[in-house]
Amino acid sequence: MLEMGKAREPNFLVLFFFGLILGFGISSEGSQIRHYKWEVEYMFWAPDCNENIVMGINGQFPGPTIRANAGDTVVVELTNKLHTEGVVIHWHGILQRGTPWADGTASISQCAINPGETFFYNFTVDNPGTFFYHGHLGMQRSAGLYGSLIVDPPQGKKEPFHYDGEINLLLSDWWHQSIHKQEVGLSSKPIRWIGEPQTILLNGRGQFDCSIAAKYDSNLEPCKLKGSEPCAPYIFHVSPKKTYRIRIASTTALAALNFAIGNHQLLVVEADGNYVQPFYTSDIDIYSGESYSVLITTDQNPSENYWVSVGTRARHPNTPPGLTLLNYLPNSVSKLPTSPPPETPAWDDFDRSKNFTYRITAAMGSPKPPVKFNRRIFLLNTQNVINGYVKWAINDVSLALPPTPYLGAMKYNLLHAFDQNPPPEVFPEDYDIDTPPTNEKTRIGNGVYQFKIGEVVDVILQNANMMKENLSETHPWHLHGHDFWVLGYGDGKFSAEEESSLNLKNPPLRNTVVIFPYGWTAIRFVADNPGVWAFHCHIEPHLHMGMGVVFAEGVDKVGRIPTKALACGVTAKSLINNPKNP
Ligand SMILES: O=C1O[C@H]([C@@H](O)CO)C(O)=C1O
Repeated sequence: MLEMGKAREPNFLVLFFFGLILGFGISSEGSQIRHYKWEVEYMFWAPDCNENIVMGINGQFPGPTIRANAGDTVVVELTNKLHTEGVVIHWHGILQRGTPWADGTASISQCAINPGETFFYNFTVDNPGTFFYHGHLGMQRSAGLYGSLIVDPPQGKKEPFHYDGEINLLLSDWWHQSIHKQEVGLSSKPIRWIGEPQTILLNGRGQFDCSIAAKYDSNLEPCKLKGSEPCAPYIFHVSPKKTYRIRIASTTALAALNFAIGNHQLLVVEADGNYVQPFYTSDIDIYSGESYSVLITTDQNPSENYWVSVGTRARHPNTPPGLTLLNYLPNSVSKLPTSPPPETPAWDDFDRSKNFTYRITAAMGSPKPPVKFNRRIFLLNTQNVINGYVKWAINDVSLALPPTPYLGAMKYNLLHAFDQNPPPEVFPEDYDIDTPPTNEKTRIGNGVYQFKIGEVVDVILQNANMMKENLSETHPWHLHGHDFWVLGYGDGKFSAEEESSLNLKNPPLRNTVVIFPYGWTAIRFVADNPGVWAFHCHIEPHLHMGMGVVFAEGVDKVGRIPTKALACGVTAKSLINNPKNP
């Protein structure tokens, strides 16, 4: 029988039948099928030592780690055990070539899976890298529906850098208020903003009301932890004189984080599943939706342990840093470092943040962008008030997803499923990004930006002042179904003069990119992946308030979409198979 949550060796007879049932063949030579059987449910858990409910998978929080080799097929047989909510899971950073229906975006790639139903996610993992997965319906990611997805190079191939050991770190932020209360607050008049998170979680573990670093600060309450509690820190155990790869991914709902290890330099080698030109840094900023790999060398005094500190930046902080220890074996973990945890750089030192972000370039030999674009769209993000509700809008359209998923609606030409007028590709040239928006034309919408297959698309993301005077926030934008080249960033409004400053030489390939306050970010991608793809701010409440757009390309080239992605239940299946006589 299948073992819950674990990858198993392929059994060819079973695979053959799976192939028949699911319409996929036995993997080509060397690659494997990684089969997981998951149940999603709410469960009592104390991620930060305070009991609450979290969305767990197979009784675990965070969910089980998926580990595969590039070229493998991942099959996740997902059963929704929630009592009254649908669910979907998005495989963040996986391109879903040929399987756009497996992207796990409710209302875009599939119907939400109803309670009691099982959906088969079946996709290939193309590229090695550090990825993760998470819920993509309402604010279920904030409820704890996430886990790691690590792709190793194809079997027999090596990473382009050496390391002796690996540590995997999934970062998240945690609120004590339920997501239901948060969602209602965001859609109330007046808005009840969710505020800053109570706790930063490292691999689902944090400490509220106490600190493991209380010994340096008499205002802090020391934690009394045995080590076996769900909120006890996840310790990084290392041996001296070795090199470790630390994989760091952020699935935060809101927080922009900064990661540092006392006394240790970080060599950045990977970002969002792409190799970067290695560079040393004392700390990294990591925004929601991003991932990095850093190498560290354990060359410090071997009789000490060192702090791992994850603090918040970019927003006025109200959350203590998440902490754990880099434990040099065989030292006891109870031996605390001689000095306090590294201090997180000032939250509003945006020059420092830009300095870090601008240093990221593609590793030598990485694919280069096409030198010319076919189409360039400008996306201005503004915070707005629509009928008294606070929303976010892109070019004056605040995204409200339709009940019918776009992918099926577009494939079958169901024109009434969503607004057939494409949203605006530009914003008024004289728009003043330094003052609060006027809101005259802002509306709710669900139109789609449609690209020709193979089109080279530039997107210029333009930030602006929000409703409050003198305030513009940082937003990490995530694109589904593609990696894009980050051609450049700048302050103020993008103008034609910036063209020559764009980097076509070694721009990093990523799936998430940040847009700084009052600034712009330019990206380029090739619309060569038939499907319908979300492009949105990865801050969960911001997407919930409309901060996203929908891209589509070559939907006529999409193969058979599984019935369950188009509609639900047995009635849907029989109506689809035999519409006249179900
Ligand atoms: O979208 C947001 O809303 C709040 C605030 O602007 C309204 O209360 C905030 O900080 C956001 O990022």
